[in-house]
Amino acid sequence: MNVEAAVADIVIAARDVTLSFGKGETRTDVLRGIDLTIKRGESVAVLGPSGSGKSSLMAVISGLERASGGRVSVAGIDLAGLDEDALARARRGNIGIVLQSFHLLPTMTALENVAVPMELDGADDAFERAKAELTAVGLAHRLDHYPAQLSGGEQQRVAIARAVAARPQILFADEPTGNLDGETGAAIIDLLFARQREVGATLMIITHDPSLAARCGRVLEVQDGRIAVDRRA
Ligand SMILES: Nc1ncnc2c1ncn2[C@@H]1O[C@H](COP(=O)(O)OP(=O)(O)OP(=O)(O)O)[C@@H](O)[C@H]1O
Repeated sequence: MNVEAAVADIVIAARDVTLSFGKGETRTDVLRGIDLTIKRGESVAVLGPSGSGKSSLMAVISGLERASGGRVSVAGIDLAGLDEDALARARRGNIGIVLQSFHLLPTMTALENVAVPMELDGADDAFERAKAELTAVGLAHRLDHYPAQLSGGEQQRVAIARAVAARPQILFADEPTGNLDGETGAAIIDLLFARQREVGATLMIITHDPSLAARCGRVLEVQDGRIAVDRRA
């Protein structure tokens, strides 16, 4: 493979990334020098103790949070050079994110929560696709419910449907099965991997579940703001 092709294959590159909150005595160093390269199509599990920095790492490399130091580039774009609008544009359509708090819009139904972002992106068939995706996560009977009328696990599935509906090239999921029973969780994970394969997307999943980590091609272990283990299956 030539050098240009090898570089084009890298979707996420982090170099000496740090993240700190507060100043002086109250300063907390959450990420303490992250070096990470992730290639197109990789599936990466992120493990580590509570509070070790997993969600923060995902926030920084998905552009939700700005790094305090170091460099992050996604799909060849240096995130430090983008203002908030440009960051949001870069994320839309290219990156799907499922967070622990699902960030559904309370005034929109399940169907609208999934369809409207695609419609804003110019998709003509946004509502059909949203309906199909909600059906795939087992929510065909909840299309017109508002988030407050849905259980935690149902809200989680709406968030997953929203993240995958546009077939993004990069999918981030923070404990995507945290609120789901074993059987539903397994079905949702199957769906995430299926969507990943369809477009050859890159998948990064934060999990405490060893069996889910075992399905990923690569496992990172975060400890105290650093990547302590980086192993491929
Ligand atoms: N805005 C903030 N201000 C101060 N400290 C923060 C802030 N956000 C996160 N932290 C701290 O950063 C540390 C890492 O948090 P993070 O959510 O990344 O951990 P995690 O590994 O994802 O944990 P969990 O498995 O419990 O979700 C925690 O100690 C947390 O208190």
